[in-house]
Amino acid sequence: MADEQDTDTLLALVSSLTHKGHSTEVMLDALVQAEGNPELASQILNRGHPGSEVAAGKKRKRASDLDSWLKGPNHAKPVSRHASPLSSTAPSSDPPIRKVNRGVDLMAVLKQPPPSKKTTPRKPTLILTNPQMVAEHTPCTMHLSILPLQLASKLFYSLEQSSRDWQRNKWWLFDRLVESPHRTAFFVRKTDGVSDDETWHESAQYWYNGRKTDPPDVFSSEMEEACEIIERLVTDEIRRRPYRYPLEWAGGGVDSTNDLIWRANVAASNRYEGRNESVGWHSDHMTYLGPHCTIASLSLGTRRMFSLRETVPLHETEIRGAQTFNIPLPHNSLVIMHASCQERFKHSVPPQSAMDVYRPIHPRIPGGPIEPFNCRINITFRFYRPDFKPPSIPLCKCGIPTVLRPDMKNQRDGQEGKYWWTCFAGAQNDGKSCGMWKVMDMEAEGRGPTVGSMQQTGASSSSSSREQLQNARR
Ligand SMILES: O=C(O)CCC(=O)C(=O)O
Ligand SMILES: [Fe+2]
Repeated sequence: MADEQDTDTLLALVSSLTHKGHSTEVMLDALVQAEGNPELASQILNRGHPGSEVAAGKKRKRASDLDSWLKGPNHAKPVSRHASPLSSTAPSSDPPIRKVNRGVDLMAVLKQPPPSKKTTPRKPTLILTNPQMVAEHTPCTMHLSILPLQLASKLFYSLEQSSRDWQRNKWWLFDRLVESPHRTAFFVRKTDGVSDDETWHESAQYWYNGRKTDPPDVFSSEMEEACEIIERLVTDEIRRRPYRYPLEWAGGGVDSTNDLIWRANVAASNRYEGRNESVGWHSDHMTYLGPHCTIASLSLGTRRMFSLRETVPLHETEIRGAQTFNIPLPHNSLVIMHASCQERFKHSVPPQSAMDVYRPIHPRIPGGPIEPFNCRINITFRFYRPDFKPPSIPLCKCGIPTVLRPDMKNQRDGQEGKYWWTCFAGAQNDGKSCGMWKVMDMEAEGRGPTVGSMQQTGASSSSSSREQLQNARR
């Protein structure tokens, strides 16, 4: 399920570390400067607190600093090395405070040496308006008008009705209980049609912040119908991909009668009301999905922007910067987040300044009026892997199942990256966590079969090579 904590967690962290309330925009700016480090961001903001010189979220007045410099030592004030808290230069962990006195060469002061850390210029956000652009720039594919129109309308109407009661996800952030800015629900499929192993029913009970819930609702008949269409489309797309990752699931379903290589057995759904409801930057937890999962997200209702941003690995940050891609998703469109998307990119549905009203082409009741809607409902169809079923998930010292996260900053072509089992208690346990952190070891933990293990045993005809992967990477 979604790791909704990333942006929201960072914001809440910054907020709890700063002396006074700052607007989200100001905190986000500080986080961008601090390259996502909440401690640094709070230092930047706290320097604007009484007793310091840099106004939080405001440009420092250069004139008064020069004035104090000209007035000499008695009037000198500590001046940050960084021109402004809004500058694109990331501060070091403890930004040096320097005093500038009369007698110092003015030019020497103004011509500060460039910061030692090279920063790559930020690339402008790109709007990907068609499937070709999405495939070219991201590890996703976009598919328009994918369900028969009548089915898309029926599914929208039934979910629009039931989602009015969906809950907002709640989790603990230190001493605060925070709530998702959208409503959410989880569904489980009655049977995958391939085997009678329904272990994902148990996994599905842990969808809510790793806490055991009552069994979730099962797919409605419309969801089932949509899911079957989506499975075939995803399977075709996976077949067309130039590369499959070694840790991808290669078990049940491969040789099934329909020759499906991708199946869904659960679905997470969100309702975004109006233009302000959103989901922050995150990559989806892999606890039950495993590494290199494929997730198919169906959009219904109003068109909203889906944003993707790559987490540039540390070894590449000096040569290239991250870029944000915005994909407008209309009613009845599907985005497939292919293998490696969760490892390399974060995604979000940001608040918007404007939004189109959605008018279905079919009335809710035959012959009735067509009402306008301002909500978007998305369904992410997912496959909970049998080799990641609940008894196999390590428990942390708090005694609850850990969460599997990719080491996004150290990915190497999506092959050599590590995955960590981390304590998730903080989200549900009054914000207290044991801080457990353990590297996942597929072999030692007895997981698989994977695409890689099948290739090793010659069970799969597809070949792999680093070269092939590098050509395939987008
Ligand atoms: O609404 C969307 O398109 C994205 C939802 C999402 O990221 C999630 O459920 O994990
Ligand atoms: Fe997500």
